[in-house]
Amino acid sequence: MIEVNKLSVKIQDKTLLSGIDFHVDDGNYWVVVGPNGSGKSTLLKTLMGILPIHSGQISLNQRHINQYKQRERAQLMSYVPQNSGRELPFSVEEFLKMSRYSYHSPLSEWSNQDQQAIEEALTITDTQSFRTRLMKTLSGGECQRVMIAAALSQQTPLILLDEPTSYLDPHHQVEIHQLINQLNKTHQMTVIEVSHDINHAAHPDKQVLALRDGQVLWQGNGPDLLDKQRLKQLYQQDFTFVVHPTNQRLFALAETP
Ligand SMILES: Nc1ncnc2c1ncn2[C@@H]1O[C@H](COP(=O)(O)OP(=O)(O)OP(=O)(O)O)[C@@H](O)[C@H]1O
Repeated sequence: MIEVNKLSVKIQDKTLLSGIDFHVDDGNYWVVVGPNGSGKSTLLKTLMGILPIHSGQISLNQRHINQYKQRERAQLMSYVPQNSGRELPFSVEEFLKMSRYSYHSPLSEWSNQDQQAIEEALTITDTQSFRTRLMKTLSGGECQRVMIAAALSQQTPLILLDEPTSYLDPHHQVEIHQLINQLNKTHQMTVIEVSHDINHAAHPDKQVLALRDGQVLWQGNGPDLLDKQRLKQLYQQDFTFVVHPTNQRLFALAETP
């Protein structure tokens, strides 16, 4: 579905990404990990066409990403950016309606299918009760769920999420991860998620792209991330490993001095 070859991204002579190679197959769930400032958000923004490619190439369904019109791209990829939404001068429902723009021409009318798409998105993110609220009045976690609802309203086969659970309480973190898993497993939605949660990334159903200093340090199957040397190299931090008492999976705990 996505093929990234020798990608490099520069802003004002500063290299943010270089030599990035990876490919995402239909139905994959990739988690992008790495220390602060390693280029994770830059990678998502470049995949979305928000930041320009300096060299190398990104193909989506075997077609260069720059050959897609904005509207075509919005029917294929949705994006949940980090920490955003509360600056928008709209109600939740107005915002969700806007996320359907790629299915409309200037003269087309709001359809039952459009309404159904936003109702489903409101239901599965448990945000129905916010529909008339202004975005700027939502809490951080409420806003994050609405941003996910907006992405789901787009009904795309691929979703990119930048730390989608960073503002959520433990209950909503679990719910949102269950939701993303379900979209991936049941609806075969392809997922690329940026996360700082290495135990989440290390799940057997996930693949991991580990970035450091704008380069790929390692990529592979989720569970293989939990390697002492690898994590030390990635985060300059020592970890201890424990076996989870109920599911027997390995978990990493950051060591404290
Ligand atoms: N528009 C910009 N101009 C200059 N530098 C930028 C710009 N955007 C990002 N950077 C820099 O590029 C590097 C990578 O940023 P990016 O946001 O991709 O990191 P990240 O891995 O997502 O970090 P975090 O985990 O802190 O969210 C950082 O050093 C950042 O300061």
